[in-house]
Amino acid sequence: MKKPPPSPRTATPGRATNHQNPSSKDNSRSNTSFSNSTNHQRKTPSAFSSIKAAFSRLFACTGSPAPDAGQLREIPSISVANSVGSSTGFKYRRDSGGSEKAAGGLAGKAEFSFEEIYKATGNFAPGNIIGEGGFGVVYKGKLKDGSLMAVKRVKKDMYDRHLSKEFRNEILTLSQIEHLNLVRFFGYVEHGDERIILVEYVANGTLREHLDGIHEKELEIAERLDIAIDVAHAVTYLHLYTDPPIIHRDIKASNILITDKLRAKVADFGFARIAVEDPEATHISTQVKGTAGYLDPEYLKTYQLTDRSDVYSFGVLLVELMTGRQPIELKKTIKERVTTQWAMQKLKQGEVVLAMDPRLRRSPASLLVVEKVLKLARQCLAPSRPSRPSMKNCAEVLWRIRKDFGEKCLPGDASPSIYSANVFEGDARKNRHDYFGMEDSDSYRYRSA
Ligand SMILES: Nc1ncnc2c1ncn2[C@@H]1O[C@H](COP(=O)(O)OP(=O)(O)OP(=O)(O)O)[C@@H](O)[C@H]1O
Repeated sequence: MKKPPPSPRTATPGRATNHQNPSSKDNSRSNTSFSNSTNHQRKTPSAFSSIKAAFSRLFACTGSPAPDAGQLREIPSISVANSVGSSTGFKYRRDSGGSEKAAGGLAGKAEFSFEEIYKATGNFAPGNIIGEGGFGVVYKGKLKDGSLMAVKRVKKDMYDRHLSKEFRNEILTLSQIEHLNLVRFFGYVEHGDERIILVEYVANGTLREHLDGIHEKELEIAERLDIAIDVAHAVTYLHLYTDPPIIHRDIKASNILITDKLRAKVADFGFARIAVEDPEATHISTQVKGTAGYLDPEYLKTYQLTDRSDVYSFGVLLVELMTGRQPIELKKTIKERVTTQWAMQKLKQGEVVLAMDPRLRRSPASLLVVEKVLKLARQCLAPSRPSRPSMKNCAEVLWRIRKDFGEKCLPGDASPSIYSANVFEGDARKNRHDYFGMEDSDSYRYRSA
């Protein structure tokens, strides 16, 4: 396995790098975690030792129960993002320039007390709950100046048992990164058995919800392409532009948050791990973690994690985006249960139209996009890692697909049309000609090579 190229820029631990890809415009169902062996083959990076030590001290502070709001001003806490000593009240770095209103107000640097976090969430009022994941409950928080943030309150019992490492992991990772397509880390607070992470609030739900049709508007093919590109940018950034590189480890549709402008931000770095920092190392061996249906089979076999494991998960995500299906569809027949296998079969048989999400408008141009994206997915899903493209290559291929689509798509592609009618699978091949009024041609190939 080829090791990732050296980072062209260095992120100082505790400070986020600011890299935006110039092409960025916006400026059943299994959910199983795996846990097997732990065998770190890499050295602890010296650059991280000080911040790690700070975290160790920080996490050593335990024991006292959660405070009353009135006592909170007295709580010593720490600014993770600034990585400086503790102070009274909660201090965190707030970054400027968010395209979303939610983040827009968080400019400069400010100090907040724990009490303010309580206030921001209405004392963790159930009405402010926006979700729940493996780590705990997520609240929407509104600061006095109207800025919004997502407040992740880590489950106490989970923390007490074995998640402290995971939790530290998430914080370490989040504190280093800054990219338009990655959910921003605003800060962290801990006291007694409370562990809270503050991140950018992303207003429009998860990609999975959008693909499930929970939101008002269906995602069109162009929007899905943009989302795929945003994710590719975010993960390219993690692989190439953070130092040391970061492997996300849990790329999946429910970890992709969608903005009001229907652009994507990759979230949930709880499983992320600082990747290869030893120039001689080509992978790290670690606990097998992630979500069923997205896991690189080689990672499952060997416990060896590389950036190409993310590429595999990204391949699954591309299939999800094009088909609308979950990676594992327990209610489907055996043949269709594993969506990637089913979709790749359709691609091979030249029946891409059958794999295309029935919610998508059918047009020659949109069908061609589905075919090209599935072909890219096929490369990402290659069993052998060296055969998989890098995430940067994926982004480049997707740019070309988007460009071609922009040139080929007709006005009808962007407006309601008869093509929006659902295709019943059994009739799809026949209907294809009714929809397009033509046979397969060189310009619009339905059969894969
Ligand atoms: N930054 C955020 N902005 C808005 N909503 C969020 C944010 N982070 C999380 N959520 C909401 O909270 C839910 C739970 O998120 P969380 O990251 O804790 O877990 P998850 O990713 O869904 O599950 P898992 O723990 O298995 O990865 C998400 O599905 C989403 O609806």
